[in-house]
Amino acid sequence: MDLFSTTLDHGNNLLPFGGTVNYYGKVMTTVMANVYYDCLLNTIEWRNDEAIILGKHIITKRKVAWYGDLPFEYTYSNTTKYALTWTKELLELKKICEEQTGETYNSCLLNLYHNGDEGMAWHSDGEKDLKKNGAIASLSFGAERKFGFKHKQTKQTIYLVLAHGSLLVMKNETQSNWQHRLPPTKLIKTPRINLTFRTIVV
Ligand SMILES: O=C(O)CCC(=O)C(=O)O
Ligand SMILES: [Fe+2]
Repeated sequence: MDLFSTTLDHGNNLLPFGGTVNYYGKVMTTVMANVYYDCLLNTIEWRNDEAIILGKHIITKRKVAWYGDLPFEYTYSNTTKYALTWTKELLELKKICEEQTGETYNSCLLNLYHNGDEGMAWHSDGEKDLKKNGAIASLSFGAERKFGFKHKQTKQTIYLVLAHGSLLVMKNETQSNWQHRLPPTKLIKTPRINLTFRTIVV
């Protein structure tokens, strides 16, 4: 038996219970990942994210963008955005995610973290306009960063590193039972781009 085969098997669920998270590792060559990274950095309509948290208007350092099949309205943290129409490269990346995961997606939220000072705090992606228990496919480009899961009740945590050109999928009850985060780190000085392909219910 090959002792190493299971570690490369994306069929392996990283969560012990209460959801499914599969890490596929790199789903494209480094050369392809470099091309997409440069292209996304330069062609996406990056905007600083705004939110109203406890009545305070916050503008994040991290930049975001929102694309989809239709100008979907997407509301979170009390702000509403309308999805832009897909670029050629986003459609190519959506296709890669759909082929790898056997699911379909109709929208994509993009995040640009300029360096390790920027991250994302513990949260679940359980917004009401997202398909309940729908798969969320996450592609990462640029700096390799740690990504964590924390169970809402037991507080059990699981960390992994998301590689350049890699795919991670969260599905089933993951968003109901687990939170996830991208911790800030002093060690990273270069940008990371993350794309999460999702299904919005209209
Ligand atoms: O940057 C990441 O890897 C995850 C981003 C995320 O959790 C989100 O956009 O909801
Ligand atoms: Fe998230």
